[in-house]
Amino acid sequence: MRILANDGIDPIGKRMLEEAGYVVDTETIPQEQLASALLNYDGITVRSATKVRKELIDACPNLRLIGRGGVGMDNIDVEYARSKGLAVVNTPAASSLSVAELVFAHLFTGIRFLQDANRRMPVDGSTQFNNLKKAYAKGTELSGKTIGIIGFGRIGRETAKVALGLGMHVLAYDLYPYEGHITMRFQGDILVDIPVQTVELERVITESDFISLHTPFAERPILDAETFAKMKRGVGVVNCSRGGTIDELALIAALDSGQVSFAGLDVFDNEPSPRAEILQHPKISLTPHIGASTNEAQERIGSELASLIIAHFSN
Ligand SMILES: O=C(O)[C@H](O)COP(=O)(O)O
Repeated sequence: MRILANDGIDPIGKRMLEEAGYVVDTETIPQEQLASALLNYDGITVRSATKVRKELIDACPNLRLIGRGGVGMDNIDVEYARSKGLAVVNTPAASSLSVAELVFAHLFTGIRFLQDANRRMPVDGSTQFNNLKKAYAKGTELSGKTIGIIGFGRIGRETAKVALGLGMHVLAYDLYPYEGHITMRFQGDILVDIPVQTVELERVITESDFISLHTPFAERPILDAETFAKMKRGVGVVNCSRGGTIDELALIAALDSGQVSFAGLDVFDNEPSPRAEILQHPKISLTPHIGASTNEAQERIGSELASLIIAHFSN
């Protein structure tokens, strides 16, 4: 049994597969050469870089499984693959905490202007130091503020936990309303249930001091000029979900007018080549789609993916 891990797989997952008798290749084959290369494989695993579209599936009749090491499957024609008898598996829970923590990396960056300070701190002790000190004099705290979470699935809930731990108020929205609790863990083994319930999207948009997106890829933006106009003036916006969920041009206009005070973006319209106005904007904190890129998340993803593959082929 041969598996091509085209976007890599954590060594733990690779070892699990090899111990179960699989041959695992981790060399990245360019997209345009995949159709011929995959003739020699029973399965392929990908992250978000490799696309597994209908044409590729049609060109690879030997392929029996597509594994997504991660959550979003917008780079895979899932329904088509399944209609052709392929198994398609992913690891929807393994990276939630890492993504949630990245949201707060962006939030802490935005409220204290770190994205701009990191670009502009002088190397020569010039007056620029004091000028920047003045420019960044109006930082804010997260504690006591309201975070709006749009999309209250696994990652949204993990984000809520971090927010609650920081003393924030949480307003959450999901297409599927939720009323229940989330369990917070303190000091290793102290568990506390916090009641939560989702509210109308309008409330999240209009009452939040910070808004974080946690939805799958959407054909149309969720945050656009109209929604930015309804937000509290000076709101901070973070997107660690998918490019396309924010209208980037409307975001730039809202940043320039002061309606949005800062944005933290891990995902972009045109990955891997985001537009220059986004990359150069002084009010945007940037990361290159690394929400799941922690050692811990990748270990969990790798081992879960290996287990799913082994379970599938042993049935
Ligand atoms: O959907 C996901 O799991 C995240 O966007 C991570 O994508 P990546 O595996 O390409 O880092």
